[in-house]
Amino acid sequence: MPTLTKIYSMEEVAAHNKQDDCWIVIDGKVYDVTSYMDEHPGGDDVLLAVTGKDATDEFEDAGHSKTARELMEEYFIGELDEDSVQEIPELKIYKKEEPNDSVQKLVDLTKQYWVVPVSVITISLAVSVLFSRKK
Ligand code: HEM
Repeated sequence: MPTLTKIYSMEEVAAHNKQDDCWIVIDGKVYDVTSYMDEHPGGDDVLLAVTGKDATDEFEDAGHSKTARELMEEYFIGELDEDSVQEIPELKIYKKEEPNDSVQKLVDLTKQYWVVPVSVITISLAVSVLFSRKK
């Protein structure tokens, strides 16, 4: 006969965040560690600190032994409703709108070599003045 696993929302789990009533979530599974608080070799404060969120990373970072992982099963009470976990929206990187590349290059070149067009215009004006005087 299939066993019925209880599903809890993160909101429900988060409500158990006290010394005498503490639930934690590791790898999508919910554990009621209330009776383990005083015995936990890592201390009760670390367990309290991870209530209301997924503690998988913290649990793995502590490098728990095989024995610890087996012990966990004693405190398993159900699974987390993944849909209830509010994802932190990824930070959107707003890229500054770059103006059209070739237009920008032309503008840069003009700024850099402004002497060229100014000289061309001056010379053409001088030549046209000279020619008009000769006539
Ligand atoms: C049901 C959940 C948990 C169980 C059954 C458990 C069990 C244990 C056990 C048996 C140890 C001794 C070392 C070992 O055998 O690996 C330990 C150490 C430790 N645990 Fe946990 N743990 C649980 C959850 C957590 C969580 C969620 C955290 C972090 C937020 C944590 C942090 C630590 C730390 C930092 C140590 C190292 C203590 C030391 O050696 O100074 N544990 N845990």
